[in-house]
Parts: sequence; C-alpha cells; structure tokens
Amino acid sequence: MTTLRAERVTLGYGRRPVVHDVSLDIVEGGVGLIGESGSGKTTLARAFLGLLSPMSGNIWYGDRTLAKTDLKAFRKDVQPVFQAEALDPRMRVGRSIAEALPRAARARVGELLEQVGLDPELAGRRPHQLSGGQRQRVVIARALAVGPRLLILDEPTSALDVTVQARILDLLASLDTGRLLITHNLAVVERLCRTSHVLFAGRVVESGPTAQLLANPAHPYTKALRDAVPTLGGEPPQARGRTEAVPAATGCPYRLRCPLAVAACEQAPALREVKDRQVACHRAEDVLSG
Ligand SMILES: Nc1ncnc2c1ncn2[C@@H]1O[C@H](COP(=O)(O)OP(=O)(O)OP(=O)(O)O)[C@@H](O)[C@H]1O
Repeated sequence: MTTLRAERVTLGYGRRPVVHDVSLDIVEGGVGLIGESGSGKTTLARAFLGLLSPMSGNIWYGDRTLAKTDLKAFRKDVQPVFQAEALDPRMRVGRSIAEALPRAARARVGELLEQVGLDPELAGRRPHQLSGGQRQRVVIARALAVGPRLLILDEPTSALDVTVQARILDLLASLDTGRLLITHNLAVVERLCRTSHVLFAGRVVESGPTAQLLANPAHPYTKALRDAVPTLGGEPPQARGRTEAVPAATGCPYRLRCPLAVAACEQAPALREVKDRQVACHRAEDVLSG
C-alpha cells in the first residue's frame, strides 16, 4: 500500500492554526481519528485529500509531498466518503455515480450498485426516494467508481440507525482499500481500524492499537471518551472533571478538564512512548494503572 503520511503538520484557516504539529501514517488495517466536535478531524481529512495546504509540515504520498504529486492521479487513488446528505438531491443516483466514471466505463453503474449491495434498478431514483442506508451505499459506490486505493471516511454511518449502521460497517470492512476513518463513535473505529489516534484541541494526545487503547486508555481524555459511551442497563457514566471547560491555551490543553491535573501539567507534555502507545500526558502511567 502506498502510504499517505502527515509529517509535523500544522493546519489552519486564515492565520489561525487549528491542528498543531500532527504526525500520522495511514497504515494497513485502517486508521481511526477520534475526538469531539471541533478537535480538528475534518481539517486533517481535508489536508489528506489535498484540499488544504499545511501552514507548516508536509503531507507525503509515497515518496512525494502532495505539493509535488500529480493531483489528478492522486484524486483517483484517494477518495472521500462523506455523509449521504452531500448527494445532489436533483440528480438520479445512477447519474451521480456515472459522473465519477470515465465516459467509456459508464455502463459499470449497475455493477457498482451491486457491489455495495443495491439493486441496479435503483439507479433511476433520486436520493430522497432511497432510505438513509441506501443513500450511504450510493455514496460508497460513487467513491469506489474510480478504483481508489484509500478511502477517507468522515462519519460514514452517524446518520443511520444501529442495524443499518452495522450493515454499512460490514460493507466497508469487506472492501480491500485502505482507510482513514473520522468519527466520534468508538464502536465504529473498533470495528474498522486497527490503529487509532485521539485528537484533542487539534493535537494528538494518544495513538496506538485501537483495541488496547479503548480497553486500557493511557490519556485521561481517551478514558473520558470511552467512559462517556452509555451501556444498556449499565451504570450511568460518572462526571469526571469539567466537560464544558475550553482547552487551556498554555500547558496541557486538557488540564482544565482533567481530574488528574497537577502542577506539572502547566508545562505542555510531549508525545512519548508508554508501552504500546504514544501519549501526551505527564500522568500516563497513573492512567494506565488506574
Ligand atoms: N472553513 C473554516 N474556516 C474557519 N475555521 C474553521 C473552518 N472549518 C473549521 N474551522 C475551525 O477549525 C476547528 C476544527 O474544526 P473541524 O471541522 O476540523 O473539527 P472536527 O473535529 O471535524 O469537528 P466535527 O466533529 O464537529 O466535524 C474548529 O475550531 C472550527 O471552528
């Protein structure tokens, strides 16, 4: 797999950086980006798609930076899968898919619909005449039309109910493309991504193998995210720290919310290796053993 890689990337809008010094490889087995709203997930995804240039650092595709890559070929290799609402409401879905195909290959629409588990007859419908799950399958078929090596998926199932979501996840898991998946749904990363990165306030605070990271978090924020997932019939999640607190401007950005914050947290922690993780927390060992 040709790797797509961010190297010490800072990204922003105008002159305001919102993603800071992030390094991240899209490796085999799927990579998840987890974090709350506003943490910078979509901004990073836009940079990986070549839609936003870094303020500093580089995005590499194989041995070239995106600035020096043939973007036409790159856009065939790396395809976005966004939410189904992005489909043109006036266009028949078959035409939406055909638009992504080279002229000579337009007959492949039916085949692509079948590949994502849809009846080719549905090509003549408009998006509002399909269910939410069917629309999401159309979005996936459209992304697959150009034969991509890598999919960049932004909340691909968040608008769907749980059973439909499960079937879309089965479909995505069956595809032989690489993937970068953005979500706040931990069950989704667990299913589709072997490696995950947790973003807080535009910084990676923890990276590692998804299963271990969720079973035994090393950063208090990962732990809070995991513990906030309600379980049927389980204890309600306990309030830890102040969830409404804005990121701190100096020191550890999480310290105003963190129940474990100590004086040392006024100094920003660097990402460091702790067991099978990279974690930016002075108290990672305490979190792991806690
Ligand atoms: N086009 C834009 N212009 C200016 N600021 C922006 C723009 N898009 C995003 N931002 C800001 O950048 C920060 C990160 O936003 P981003 O959309 O990447 O977060 P996110 O983690 O994807 O959030 P969500 O889960 O809500 O989509 C936020 O503070 C947001 O307000």
